Amino acid sequence: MLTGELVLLKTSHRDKVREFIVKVSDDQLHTDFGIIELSSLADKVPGDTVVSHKGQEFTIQRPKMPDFFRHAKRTGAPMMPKDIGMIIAYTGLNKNDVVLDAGTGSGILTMYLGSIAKRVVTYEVRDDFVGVARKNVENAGLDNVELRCGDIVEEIKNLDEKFDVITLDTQNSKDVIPHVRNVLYPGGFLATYSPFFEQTKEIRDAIEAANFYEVMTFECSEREISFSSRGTRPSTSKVGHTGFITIARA
Ligand SMILES: C[S@@+](CC[C@H](N)C(=O)[O-])C[C@H]1O[C@@H](n2cnc3c(N)ncnc32)[C@H](O)[C@@H]1O
Repeated sequence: MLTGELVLLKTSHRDKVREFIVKVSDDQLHTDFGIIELSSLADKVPGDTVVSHKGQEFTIQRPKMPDFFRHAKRTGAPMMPKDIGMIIAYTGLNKNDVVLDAGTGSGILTMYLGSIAKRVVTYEVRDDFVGVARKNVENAGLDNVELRCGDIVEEIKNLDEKFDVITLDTQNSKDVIPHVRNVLYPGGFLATYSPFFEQTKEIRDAIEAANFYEVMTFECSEREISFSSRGTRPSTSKVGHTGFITIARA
C-alpha cells in the first residue's frame, strides 16, 4: 500500500468483526486490541495481515464504497444504496460527468456520485450538515467534490456552469426545477428523490411545466433473502418505503 492510501483493517473478536479505516502514515491506530503502527502497512498488499502490539491479527483490504457508507456519520435521512443504485443506473452517470447535487445532508449520495463522476458540486443549506458531509467525503478519499453552503433555490439562479446530471433531494425540489434546464446540458438527466406522494406529484407538475423528456417515477423495493438451518425465505426485517425517484431528461 502507498503512503496516504486508505486501508480497511478487519479483525475478529468473539465472533464479531471489528473494522477500521485508516491512512498509511506515521501515525498509530489505538484499538481495544492493541496499537498498530500505520507506517507498517506501507510494504503490505491487500490480503496481507498486520499484528498489533498485543498480538491481535488484522487483515488488510482496500476500502470500497459500502465500507465508507457503513462508517459514515449520519444526519437527517441519508439515501439508501438501493435508491442510489437506481439513480446511478438511470442517469447513466459516468467518469466524464459533472454533477450538481442538493441537499447534501450527510453526503451519502454525494460520496457515491463522487466515486464515479469527474466532479460533483453539492449544496446544503445547513452549515453543520456541510461539516458532517465534508468529513464523510474526506474520509472516503474524494477530492473531486465541492461542498457549498447555500439555498439551492436561490443559488441555481446564479450558476454560470452547466452540468451533465442534477440530483435533488430537498423538501423544495419543485421550486428548483423551473431553473434546472438553464444549467443542465441538453440530453442531461435530472433525478429527484421525494418521500411523499404529494411532494412527488408537485415535482411531476414542475417537470411537465419545464418540458422535460423521458420522465418516469418509480420506487425501488429491496427484499433480502435469509438463509438458515430451518430454511430459506425472505427476511422478516426488511427496508420498507424510503422514497420515490423521478428521472427526467432535458
Ligand atoms: C434528505 S436530506 C438529503 C440526504 C442526502 N441525499 C444523503 O444521501 O445523505 C435533505 C437535505 O436537504 C437540505 N436542504 C433542504 N432544503 C434545501 C435547500 N433549499 N438548499 C440546500 N439544501 C437544502 C436539508 O438541510 C437536508 O440536509
